[in-house]
Amino acid sequence: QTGSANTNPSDSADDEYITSVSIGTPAQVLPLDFDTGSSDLWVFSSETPKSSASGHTLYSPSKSSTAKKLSGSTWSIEYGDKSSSSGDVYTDVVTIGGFSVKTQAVESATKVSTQFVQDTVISGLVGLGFDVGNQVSPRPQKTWFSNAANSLAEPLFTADLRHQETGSYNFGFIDTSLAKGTIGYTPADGSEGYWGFTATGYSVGGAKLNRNSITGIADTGTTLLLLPDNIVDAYYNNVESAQYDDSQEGVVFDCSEDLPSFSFGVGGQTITISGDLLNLTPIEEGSSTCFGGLQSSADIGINIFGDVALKAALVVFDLGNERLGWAQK
Ligand SMILES: CC[C@H](C)[C@H](NC(=O)C[C@H](O)[C@H](CC1CCCCC1)NC(=O)CCNC(=O)[C@H](Cc1ccccc1)NC(=O)N1CCC(N)CC1)C(=O)NCc1cnc(C)nc1N
Repeated sequence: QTGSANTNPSDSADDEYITSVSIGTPAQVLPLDFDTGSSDLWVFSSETPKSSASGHTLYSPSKSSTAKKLSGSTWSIEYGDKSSSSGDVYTDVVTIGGFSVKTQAVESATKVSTQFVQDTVISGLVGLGFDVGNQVSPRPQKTWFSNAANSLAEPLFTADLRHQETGSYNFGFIDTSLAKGTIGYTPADGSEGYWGFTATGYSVGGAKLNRNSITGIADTGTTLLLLPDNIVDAYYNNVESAQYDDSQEGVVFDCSEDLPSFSFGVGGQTITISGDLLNLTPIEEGSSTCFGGLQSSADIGINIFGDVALKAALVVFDLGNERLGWAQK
């Protein structure tokens, strides 16, 4: 058995990617953000305060004949960008890309932070990280993918995120036609809940890869490519108008500049992110100053290969073999 779901950028900056998910009987369809950087499936619901819920699609467990309260269970989560949410837990059938998990923990939000209230394009997250990262207590719950893995043809899923076009999350199979290059595999470290891995080196503008390794996470829930200052500086030294903008909290440059590409080595392959993908968006509508897709990870404490990097590749999240595969697109 397999599953295949389309995913779409939420806005012109590819800030996040939206995938439709069916929950309950009859199906209630919600737009959710698939996040390999966390491990909770949570949704806006009939239990979310009305003032916070307006503009969002809601899950109503009372309208689902297959919903069951997981009594005594609660959840609370804080994300790297300081957003947060919390609530109680139901189990219900959750179908993604045609594949159904009958008894999936669906975490219902009774509280959401301002960022989620304002981000009306999504009604929650599907965590695709390792189960150890799940925040339900007293008994942590499994992710949708973890519940599905044993019934899928292969215990893996792929992410094919695209710039301003429809991409896909495929479960249980690898569609190699989505990639140009060979898939290079490298061990994945799931001990923190993330999909951790080590890139073997990097280069700017098509130069030969150096051998400075970079340890980080493959995170579909993070917009940017977040790397150490020395790498960020080496990149932007090639961008004449680049400067740090305090209000934007990042490096900006003239939108008219041709940006160099950025490459990293992984699993014996080289993944090259084109200059175009590294120009995220004008800092404001119509501005000629643009915000960089590569920014510093210095104040986070972890390097994050977010959507800017993932867009350049077909990425295989292989739970069965505890490895990550990367192929140039
Ligand atoms: C098992 C992991 C755990 C659940 C949790 N995981 C994460 O935080 C990583 C995860 O991938 C989360 C998933 C996000 C959460 C917000 C909603 C969208 C998904 N990623 C992040 O927090 C990375 C930083 N955030 C982002 O990358 C958000 C994502 C977003 C996009 C559009 C609209 C709203 C949000 N976007 C931006 O920051 N930008 C987009 C806009 C651009 N102009 C600036 C950059 C964690 O590490 N928590 C511990 C933790 C707690 N507190 C802090 C401060 N840091 C922490 N790491």
